[in-house]
Amino acid sequence: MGLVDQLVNQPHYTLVNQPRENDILSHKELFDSIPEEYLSHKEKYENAIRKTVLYYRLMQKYQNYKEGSTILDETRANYRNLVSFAVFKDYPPLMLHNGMFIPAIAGQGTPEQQKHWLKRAKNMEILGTYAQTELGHGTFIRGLETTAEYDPSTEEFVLHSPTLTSYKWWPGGLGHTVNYCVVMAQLYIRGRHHGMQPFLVQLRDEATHMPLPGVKLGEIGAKLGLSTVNNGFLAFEHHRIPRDRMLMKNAQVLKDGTFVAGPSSKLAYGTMIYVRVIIVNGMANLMAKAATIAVRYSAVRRQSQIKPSEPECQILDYVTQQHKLLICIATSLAFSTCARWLWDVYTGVMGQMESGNMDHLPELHALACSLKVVSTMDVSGLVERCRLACGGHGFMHSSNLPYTYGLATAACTYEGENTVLLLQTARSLVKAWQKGSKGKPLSPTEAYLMDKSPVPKWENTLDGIIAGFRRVSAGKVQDCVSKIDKLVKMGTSYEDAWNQTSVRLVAASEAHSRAVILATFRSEVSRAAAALSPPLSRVLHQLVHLYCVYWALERLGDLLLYTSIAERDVQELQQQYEDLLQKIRPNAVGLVDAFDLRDEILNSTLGAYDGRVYERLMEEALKSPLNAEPVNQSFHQYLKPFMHGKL
Ligand SMILES: CCCCCCCCC/C=C/C(=O)SCCNC(=O)CCNC(=O)[C@H](O)C(C)(C)COP(=O)(O)OP(=O)(O)OC[C@H]1O[C@@H](n2cnc3c(N)ncnc32)[C@H](O)[C@@H]1OP(=O)(O)O
Ligand SMILES: Cc1cc2nc3c(=O)[nH]c(=O)nc-3n(C[C@H](O)[C@H](O)[C@H](O)COP(=O)(O)OP(=O)(O)OC[C@H]3O[C@@H](n4cnc5c(N)ncnc54)[C@H](O)[C@@H]3O)c2cc1C
Repeated sequence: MGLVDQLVNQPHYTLVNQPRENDILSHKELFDSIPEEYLSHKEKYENAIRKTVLYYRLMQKYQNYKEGSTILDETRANYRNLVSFAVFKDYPPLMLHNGMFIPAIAGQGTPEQQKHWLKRAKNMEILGTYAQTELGHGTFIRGLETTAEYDPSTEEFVLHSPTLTSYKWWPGGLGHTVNYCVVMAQLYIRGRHHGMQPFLVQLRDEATHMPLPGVKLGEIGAKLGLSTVNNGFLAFEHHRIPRDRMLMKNAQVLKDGTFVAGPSSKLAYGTMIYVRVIIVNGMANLMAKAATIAVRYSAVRRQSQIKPSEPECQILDYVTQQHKLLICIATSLAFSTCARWLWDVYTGVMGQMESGNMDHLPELHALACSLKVVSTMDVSGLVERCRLACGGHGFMHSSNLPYTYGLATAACTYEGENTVLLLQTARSLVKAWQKGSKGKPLSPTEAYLMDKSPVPKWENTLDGIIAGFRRVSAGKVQDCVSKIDKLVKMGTSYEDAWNQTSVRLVAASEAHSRAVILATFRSEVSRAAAALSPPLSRVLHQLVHLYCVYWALERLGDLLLYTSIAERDVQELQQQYEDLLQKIRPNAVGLVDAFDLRDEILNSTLGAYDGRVYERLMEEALKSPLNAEPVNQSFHQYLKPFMHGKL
């Protein structure tokens, strides 16, 4: 069990008989004879489907969930299942089936609807996705155009895409893979609008897989990454579905067309919260993968000399390389720790909501937004840093760093574009500030905003740094509130004042997120480390220390503005940081080995456990179809006539 799991694994998340990696990875037919980079767009998809079917059969065979685990535990576990990285460098075409289709039914369906549809979905009798985004709208959900008009005379909904911009656009698996879908559409009854509601819609005939009448489907084309996810488009032409296909856990439509509103219109957005929570853990996995590849390669690669009299050194001995990479190890640990903490918050709030208590939903939404943003932003930046730290070989697909970057950077956009989500958290912070200023109690993660004590003397300790980030966040929020108030007093509308302050609001939101992450990482490691051996506990505390000092140095401007940190403190922090690099360097390879990622999962010429980098690079190069013959036909067809002036 890897370091991450040792540190923060909680029994009720552990899968009984977690898919035994050896069993699954022993099925060699799961793996590509030639690298998929050399397949066509269409072949890549077809190959991904071939592997998907094999992979899911094996998962069903070996995966046996612990009694009492919920469907959300199970789908989340699927995302923790790293074995899929061995089979798919990009995510599989059924990523959305587990990632959103099943969770949407679980979160939005009535018990009867869950009973019927979850069984079929879990058994892969039907395959689905989640279609919300349209060609014309992704962020502004209330602006989505797909309509669902209720017809009480037939007790049906009529789904329609009135414009080109209303075409559903992006959903994974939608192009050619799934035959069902949860569609988010604007509900109308007798001309009256009742907001966005989820509808479970059959798209293709279950026997022939042909699109049903009134359903137009296709694939949206080549992308930066996720080339086998089969993102597609969908349009309805007055397509009728039975009334019981609206997922009615929250809001209902009765036979006669009476609309029964749910406790909150925002509950229809619930699937997005779930996925944002999942993404944090997914980012930790991607960071562990990239860090393992880059650190191991940096231990194998020798280049130049530190002293002329000595042989070429491991590039990991360059302090600049340690600066680039050791934070990556700490970051993976920070986000896997925070992901499990956030999952506990999520399941707690879901439990309260089952009994009608919605009080903590806004805080959960704000936390899910901020951790989704910071984990995707940091990890996509650091995966790219890992690639750059490996020189030219990092640029090879066979290193698996470019693919890993594609997976990480996509998450900065999907499930809520990062700026938009930071503004959502900012909305919660400003409301908390206004609430706290009236003496009302704040949620646990926002309570520090009301700390009105004088700014203390700066301390170069973990407590001092975490307190400093809280001061920065509170100071930024206060500045935003003051600017907005000032603009409104000058006659600006609140909305315009908000927009004019939005750059600062995004910064305040990020500062809050970092304060939450530092504090959570530190407290969770302290809690878990008590049960670990002293040497391991020491190394983990060094990683927490490195992470906190790194971010203090990265955000010095803010600390200088809002805390009493002085020049001498900064010099000392920089020295602390460099000392920590030196302390952690001897354990760097051991730490990434402790992520426990097998070679098949790393899928990388640079990161393999045996360190045979050059042999693997050559083996992969020889798989290029171009190397099948010494002279390519284009020489005779084009080059030769050209060079002889005949073309
Ligand atoms: C690696 C592993 C791979 C895991 C697998 C991952 C696969 C992922 C594939 C990708 C799938 C997708 O992208 S699916 C599509 C994802 N799309 C999005 O995320 C769209 C992002 N946009 C939005 O969420 C919305 O438009 C948002 C920005 C919040 C604005 O919505 P509205 O205009 O309706 O709301 P506003 O007018 O701003 O008012 C906001 C109020 O609503 C509340 N609110 C807003 N969203 C809420 C929510 N989800 N739950 C609760 N409450 C919410 C706020 O707290 C505010 O409350 P008050 O302050 O009290 O009023
Ligand atoms: C790989 C991938 C997979 C996806 N899978 C799915 C899926 O399975 N199902 C699904 O429904 N969707 C999916 N999406 C769509 C995704 O949810 C949207 O791309 C995302 O919500 C952003 O919406 P948009 O692309 O329309 O950008 P827009 O909303 O048009 O935003 C464009 C830019 O405008 C700015 N902006 C927009 N609104 C604001 C604002 N309020 N304040 C400040 N700036 C703003 C931001 O800079 C933003 O980047 C996927 C997207 C990707 C990239």
